[in-house]
Amino acid sequence: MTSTRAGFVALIGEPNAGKSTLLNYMVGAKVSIVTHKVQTTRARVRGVAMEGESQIVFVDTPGLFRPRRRLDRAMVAAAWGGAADADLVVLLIEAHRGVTPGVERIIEALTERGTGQPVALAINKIDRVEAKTLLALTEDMNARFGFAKTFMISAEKGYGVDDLRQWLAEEVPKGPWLYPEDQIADLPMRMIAAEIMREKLTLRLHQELPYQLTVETEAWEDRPDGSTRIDQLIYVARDGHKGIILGKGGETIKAISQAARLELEEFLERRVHLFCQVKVRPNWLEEAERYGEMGLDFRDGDL
Ligand SMILES: Nc1nc2c(ncn2[C@@H]2O[C@H](COP(=O)(O)OP(=O)(O)OP(=O)(O)O)[C@@H](O)[C@H]2O)c(=O)[nH]1
Repeated sequence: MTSTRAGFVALIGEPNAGKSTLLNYMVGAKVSIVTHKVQTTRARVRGVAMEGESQIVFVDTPGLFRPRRRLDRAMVAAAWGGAADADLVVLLIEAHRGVTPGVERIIEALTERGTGQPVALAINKIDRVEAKTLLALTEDMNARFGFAKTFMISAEKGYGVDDLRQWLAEEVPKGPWLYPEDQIADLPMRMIAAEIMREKLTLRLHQELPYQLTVETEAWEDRPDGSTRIDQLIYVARDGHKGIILGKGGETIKAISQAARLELEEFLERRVHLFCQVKVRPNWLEEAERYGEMGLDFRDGDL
């Protein structure tokens, strides 16, 4: 008999609703910049929170915006895919903005999907409105959709967030933890390291190029001498891109990885040995496999 619980929670909402802020508060570590590497087939893991015997795994829903390109379309589908595969869904809205057209669209989509997993409503930024506005909004939202529960929170100030986390902990299914405890600590670090490298590449290179690359942290080793060895892979679409990243005599990649290393050292407060390799994966943007690794379902791009 196990008393542990574990499950996936999809946090959905319009851009700027406060998803990252809420996540940071609940996970208790800065993981908002995490955008890479995938731990489930459909959605990327953004953070893992422990509450008592429950493990709450937050999956990414990369904003519900208007799809432009193929990758964007796949990302929107993944946002819903993440929600579809999750055990629980939390819809985050902004108290002072109320029921915006964007919120209406999300409610429509939730309604269209028919009966699914429980959806909780979290009204965020309550510090910005008066109580009576809040009550009216709660009533209005609950008349529009059958939310399992409504929370009034301030992700920034932490109001109500513990209640939400507690509820999630009680609602995720019974079962063994999805991540061993020692991996939970490592996971955000690997992702943050990849994100820092990606940021340095973006800063240094032509605008269009960073969009077509992905960074993965392959290995992480905390050494007995107090330093850390990090191995990363940078995947690009074309040979030409590899050349641009490497630069003349490898100068560009050297400068980029030095910038990434310095930031990592500051972040980790320890010496870092950073090794990165650039690999060409022709048409990785179109490759189902790589979409899979990013947590995106390639077929969704054709929608
Ligand atoms: N006043 C107030 N501001 C908040 C609260 N929670 C978040 N914010 C602010 O709202 C803004 C957006 O927050 P984010 O957490 O970045 O929002 P997000 O939903 O992750 O946004 P995207 O990444 O664009 O999807 C930030 O400036 C936060 O500081 C809150 O409870 N009260």
